[in-house]
Amino acid sequence: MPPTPTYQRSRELLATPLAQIRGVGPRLLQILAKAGLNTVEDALYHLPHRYEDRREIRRIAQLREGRQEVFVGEVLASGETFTPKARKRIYEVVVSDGSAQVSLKWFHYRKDWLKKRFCVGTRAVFTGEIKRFGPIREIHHPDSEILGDKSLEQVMTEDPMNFGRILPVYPLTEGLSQKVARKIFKQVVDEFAPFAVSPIPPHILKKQELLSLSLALAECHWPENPEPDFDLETGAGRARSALVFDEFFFLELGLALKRRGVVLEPGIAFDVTHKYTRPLAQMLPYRLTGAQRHVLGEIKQDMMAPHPMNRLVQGDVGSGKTVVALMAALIAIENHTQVAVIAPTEILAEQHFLQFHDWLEKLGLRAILLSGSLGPKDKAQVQDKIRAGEVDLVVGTHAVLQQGVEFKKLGLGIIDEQHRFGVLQRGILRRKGENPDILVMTATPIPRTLSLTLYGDLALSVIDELPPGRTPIKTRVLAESRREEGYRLIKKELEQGRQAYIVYPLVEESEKSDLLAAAAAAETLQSEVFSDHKVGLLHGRIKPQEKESVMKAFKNREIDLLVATTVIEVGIDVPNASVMMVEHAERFGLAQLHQLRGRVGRGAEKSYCLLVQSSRCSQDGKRRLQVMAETTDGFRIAEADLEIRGPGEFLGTRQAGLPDFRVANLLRDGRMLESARTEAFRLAENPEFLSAAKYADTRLALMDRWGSRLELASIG
Ligand SMILES: Nc1ncnc2c1ncn2[C@@H]1O[C@H](COP(=O)(O)OP(=O)(O)OP(=O)(O)O)[C@@H](O)[C@H]1O
Repeated sequence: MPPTPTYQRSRELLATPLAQIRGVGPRLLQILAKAGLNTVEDALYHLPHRYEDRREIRRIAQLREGRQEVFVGEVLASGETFTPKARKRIYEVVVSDGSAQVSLKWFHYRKDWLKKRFCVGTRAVFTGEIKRFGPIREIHHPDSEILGDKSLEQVMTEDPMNFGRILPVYPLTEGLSQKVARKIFKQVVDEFAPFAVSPIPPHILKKQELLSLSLALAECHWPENPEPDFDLETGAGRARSALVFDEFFFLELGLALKRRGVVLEPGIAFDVTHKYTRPLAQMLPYRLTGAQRHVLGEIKQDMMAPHPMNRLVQGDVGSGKTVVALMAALIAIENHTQVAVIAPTEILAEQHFLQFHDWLEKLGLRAILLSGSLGPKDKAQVQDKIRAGEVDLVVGTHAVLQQGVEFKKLGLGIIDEQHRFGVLQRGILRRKGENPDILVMTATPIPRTLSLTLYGDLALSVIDELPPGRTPIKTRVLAESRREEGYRLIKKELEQGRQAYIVYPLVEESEKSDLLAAAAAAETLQSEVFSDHKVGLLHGRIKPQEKESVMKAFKNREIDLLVATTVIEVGIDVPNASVMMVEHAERFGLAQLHQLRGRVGRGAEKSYCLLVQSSRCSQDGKRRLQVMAETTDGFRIAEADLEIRGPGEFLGTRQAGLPDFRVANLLRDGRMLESARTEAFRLAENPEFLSAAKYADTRLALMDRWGSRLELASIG
């Protein structure tokens, strides 16, 4: 065993180019580079995506259905066949070992390659999941290794690396067989894994009972001592846990320092004078819920502190976030500072503006909308007013973040997030003032694992209670053929003086035809189905002024049925609306459907959500709609969404600033994330951490992983 190197030395060694590895020639190098593997470290972290258990080789007669099994057999027949039923060509190879036969099938294949590989009489080791169709057992797309003339015993003694053990299966890149991949990675692991040093402080490694990094890497590639419950599909076990912890720990440590960095900077210590908040509370037609008061209390604490607030408020649809944001805004205004409210879409900005403007006007205060569609002259005028401090509150989209928008004194930035901004935008907003307070609001519940990674640098408040008197929304999935039933329900509601929405999907690629579909539908609905009622149309391409007047008309009940594309997804608040019908519901994500559904059920009346499922709906789509019918709990829906679609799709990955993980999986490793976070935050709070020599390696590793994104100058 070589002596353990320092972290510094370990970094240098792991940066060794793969070109320097014995046996890696130019062709192989090219294949590896194509898969993003250039250094030893890249290879060490290129982990198997599953494993094959070759400790036991079974007779074909004993193969168990539904299991991944390994067996040896000889090819009896090999050729292409045609299945008239599926109207597809398949390649079939029949294999026997004397005890029984099994049929191997390929549905996508290169015929020449298979034909050459599996001639009659060829002997090979096969692996795959055993399926049974009546009396016939078969395997689809099995893995295989040709034995040649040798007996199995011979091969096993000659090639102990590939038999009698659990073998890694690597995510393959074209041109690289498993056998070669195993050889290369084994070589890299044998040579370099012993030099991998974890920069996590030893007391944490010990407390968490983690394997050393070098052992963890070696075990992940070549499980020598797998636990009895070692998972062949995921590799979950102690070795993988150590790597996951490592990855989460440095992510959370960065977030902890970011949070601390912001928190330690001087900010504005606001006074809560009640000058405007008290009159507002008296004017409100309701009392704040316990949850609203609690969250407002947390916000006040932050605002009064002499450091900037950096807080995320999460609240399910309709939980009453707006009034909480309004109260926070009033505190900032009471202290003679300005407030910026940033919304993800124009229509939502307009909606927020109307709400804020109404209340502010009653209090003698001034709100302004910085719309993206203003002409240059009007825009300049609005900007002048903001600069001169003639307005107290500015609402807009990311236009507010652009150059040229300068505040006289920005005290509070409120970001209505909807996952569409990111860490970067928070930074820009912060620089529009001298460390103003930042309040991020999000309606779509985010599973905890995601909020800990995406918003890990923010303090979290949750409005976990709906205003009283709401009746749960009744949700039904309707087949296209039963749309008429939906219309009947809508009619019934309209006749009772309620209002309704019918929403059409809008997909960027087919935006034009989608818009046409919505517009045409509005016309037909007006003339043929709802001729006794007033139908309105709203979509993103309508001019802002017209949009505003349609929205106003709907609010004032001059429009009964609003046909819309997803522009109404967020934030629209018309409590009298009691039915939401969603066409092609399967084309929406779950979070989006939840938002849409949240547009009804905002008053005390019973509300309905009708999800029209088209006949071509996929299984996944059906599952999603079922979840919607089963629950109205935003957090459960978010978890299900994350499970069905995975984190990338859930948030639109990069745009959301979600970190790329090499090993960790947010769905499976939630518990590990919690413990890594606890340890990381504890370390970040330790005053010694930023200076003591004993943490130098940990600091260096942190800089390696985060680079400039950490925006902390004082680390070294
Ligand atoms: N404490 C309360 N009691 C009764 N009604 C309330 C209370 N707080 C807010 N409301 C009302 O509930 C409705 C929803 O509030 P708001 O628009 O703030 O929700 P939200 O959390 O922003 O939801 P969304 O994210 O869906 O827009 C509004 O009509 C608002 O007037």
